[in-house]
Amino acid sequence: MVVSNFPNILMDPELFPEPYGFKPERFIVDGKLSLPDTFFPFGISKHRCMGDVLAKCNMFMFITTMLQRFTFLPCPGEPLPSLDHVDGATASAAPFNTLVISRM
Ligand code: HEM
Repeated sequence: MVVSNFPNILMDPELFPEPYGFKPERFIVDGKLSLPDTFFPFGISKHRCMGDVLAKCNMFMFITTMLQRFTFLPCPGEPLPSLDHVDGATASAAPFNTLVISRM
């Protein structure tokens, strides 16, 4: 079985300068969304993800709901979460603590 190394491609600083920076403007050209050919988090070609639309809808609903209802802050006295990831079938964030405050 061949498994592509998506995290290394998508975090390649030659393709995406400052890959760990939150820079939505990297995907905006002349005020419009513009995704380069090297951006393919859902794969390419025959085996491209079948669940991309469902995944994006779920992530939008989950993240917006969480941000509407809670404020997320660093834990006092603790360093910011590491940018390391845990390898797996899909990469995930390394475990970290956060202070969650209800906004309701
Ligand atoms: C953020 C969430 C997701 C990401 C980042 C993701 C990413 C990917 C990637 C990169 C591939 C291609 C793997 C390859 O090249 O061999 C893939 C394939 C696939 N994904 Fe997803 N996926 C996500 C969510 C989902 C969901 C929610 C479903 C189904 C409900 C799904 C179903 C599939 C299937 C069936 C394939 C295999 C397609 C094939 O081999 O023909 N994925 N996904």
